[in-house]
Amino acid sequence: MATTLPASAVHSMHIASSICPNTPVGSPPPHDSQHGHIHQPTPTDARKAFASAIFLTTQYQAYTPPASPSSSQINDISTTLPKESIIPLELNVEPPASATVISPTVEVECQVRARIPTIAGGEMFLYSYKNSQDTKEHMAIVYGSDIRSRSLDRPRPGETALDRIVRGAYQGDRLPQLINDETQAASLESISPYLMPYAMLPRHDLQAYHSPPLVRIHSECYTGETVHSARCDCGEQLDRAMELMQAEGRGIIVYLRQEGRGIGLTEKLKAYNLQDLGFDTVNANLLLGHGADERQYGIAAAILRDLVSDGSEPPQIRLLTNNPDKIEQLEKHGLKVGKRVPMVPRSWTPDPSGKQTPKHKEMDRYLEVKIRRMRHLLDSPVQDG
Ligand SMILES: Nc1nc2c(ncn2[C@@H]2O[C@H](COP(=O)(O)OP(=O)(O)OP(=O)(O)O)[C@@H](O)[C@H]2O)c(=O)[nH]1
Repeated sequence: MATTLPASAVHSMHIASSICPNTPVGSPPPHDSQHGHIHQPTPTDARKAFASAIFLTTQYQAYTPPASPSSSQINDISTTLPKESIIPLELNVEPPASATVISPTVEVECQVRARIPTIAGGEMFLYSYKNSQDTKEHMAIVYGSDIRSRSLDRPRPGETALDRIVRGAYQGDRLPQLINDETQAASLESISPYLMPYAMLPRHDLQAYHSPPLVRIHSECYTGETVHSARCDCGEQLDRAMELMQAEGRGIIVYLRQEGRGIGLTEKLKAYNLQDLGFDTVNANLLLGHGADERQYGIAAAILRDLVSDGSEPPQIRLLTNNPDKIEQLEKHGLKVGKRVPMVPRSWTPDPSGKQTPKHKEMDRYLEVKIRRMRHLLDSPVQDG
């Protein structure tokens, strides 16, 4: 049965049409008569179109989405609704090549480092940083004793030898077990060999290294790393980076607190609900009024400079990534990415023992969108699903 739409609904469809030029809805996208060009879609347009579509959906079809739609149900949503009353689930809003504004140079200072023995064997050092741009505790996970923070080792006014020990600014990889009896405190004499004066500490000159260190710049993902979500590959990427660095015996993971590509956990969870309606990861962000990717890498660049350079040469690194935005931003911040080391999803290749990690439809869809819409440098064996 044909449905006659009111004028306001037709106007809404024009907005949707301007956002999704591949999905005809009856008339061309609005033309800006004042400036004589086709109106470019923005996150605001995307929100308006979304609101209009929801309006149309509720007006012309009493439809309640299932509580927890599975991937197959997501596809079903678009077939059970009359074509003219739904927003296209694929809004081909082109995300900008890089939505990020490069901020002026950031100052960082390492507050503390501590040795972390790992369950997998071996150990690494965790460095906690403060910076001049935000109030978050960004971190570096460091493998290898030849990589040290200059700002950590720098003496602080008025600090005692114990202060230096407590913030991890001691020489070497580990402190000796000095306190066997809890009532007996370590004497300054016994710890002084670990407090080499700053001038005598080894120089952090990258040129002295045999090869540029392997580096990953990782953005926080509570869902992928802590609750093992299969919506994204973040958890396995962090594990993989740690495995590779452990095997090489050195490397740096800069762990940035930019959850949800910079929009925060709460907003990312909202985006997941939109993704359950069928919107992809880029459009879900845009519909919430965010950029596709709001991350900046100035703090990461400053942390890397602190760890691998004495300031005389642009620090050279090998970067574990598929994301060209990271490479471009780091180079704008004065780092040299000598080599990109790709991150191949575990389920795309068998492990050395020939075992295949099971595929997750939602993760593959996420990866496919990163390739198609976020310029990620991966050869995709993924089919649209
Ligand atoms: N907004 C949003 N953020 C997501 C989503 N899935 C993962 N993230 C966040 O994306 C960030 C990781 O980004 P990715 O695009 O997976 O990877 P990348 O760091 O850009 O690129 P690689 O270096 O190749 O791994 C983390 O901050 C995650 O919390 C999602 O669906 N929506």
